[in-house]
Amino acid sequence: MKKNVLEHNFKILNKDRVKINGHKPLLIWFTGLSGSGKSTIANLLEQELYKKRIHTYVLDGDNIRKGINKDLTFSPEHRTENIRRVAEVAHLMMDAGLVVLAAFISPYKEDRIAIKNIVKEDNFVEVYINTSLEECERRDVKGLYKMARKGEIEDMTGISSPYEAPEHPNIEIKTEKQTQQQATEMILKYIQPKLKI
Ligand SMILES: Nc1ncnc2c1ncn2[C@@H]1O[C@H](COP(=O)(O)OS(=O)(=O)O)[C@@H](OP(=O)(O)O)[C@H]1O
Ligand SMILES: Nc1ncnc2c1ncn2[C@@H]1O[C@H](COP(=O)(O)OP(=O)(O)O)[C@@H](O)[C@H]1O
Repeated sequence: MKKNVLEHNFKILNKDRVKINGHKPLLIWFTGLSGSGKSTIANLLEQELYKKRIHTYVLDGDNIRKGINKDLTFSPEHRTENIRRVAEVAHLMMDAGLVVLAAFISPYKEDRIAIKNIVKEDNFVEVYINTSLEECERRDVKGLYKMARKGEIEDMTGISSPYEAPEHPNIEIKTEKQTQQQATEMILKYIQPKLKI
């Protein structure tokens, strides 16, 4: 705690919010290359959780890099800061009782370990969306790989910036072998016991 910053003793605690929500909070963290399928699977999973009346929120590039993190680039230092801030935001949302789905390339192992330290390992599920660079480049959802190959954008993950694959993710999805629906089912099965009060 910073000097002279004192915590107020609020009466409503996380356990009280958990009671009215009817489920525990959780952070489901999707990591993988651009175009691997993070947003697609997070979107499907959120719809399934919604049907089960689970309180969710998705954090991804759109609501983070256009807002709170619009000052950040794709340099290694800024990616680290991006992930740190997202982890802190997710932590607050979890304190509010939500199941947070975070979809970020998050290419550095150390940064992903730091997330675990912020939110506590028990509340953290790392989902590695393992799609080969060749396949991501073939999909090229946003045309970024083409631009990177032409040298029009720098620090492109997989081309001119590294991606450190997780060695022991909680869940690994291989989108070249599994459908989006199979991936969603697999994650649901894994997280359901963790949501029980
Ligand atoms: N240079 C470069 N490298 C990688 N990605 C780039 C780059 N420039 C723009 N984009 C777009 O930004 C999205 C990735 O942002 P993230 O916040 O997830 O990146 S990171 O976790 O900080 O590495 C990523 O979104 P996704 O495709 O959904 O992963 C891209 O659309
Ligand atoms: N099994 C699969 N799982 C997820 N996405 C898939 C799969 N097969 C094909 N795709 C396609 O790959 C693309 C992934 O894009 P997106 O979800 O935006 O990736 P990311 O968020 O990782 O950048 C989408 O066009 C999606 O339809």
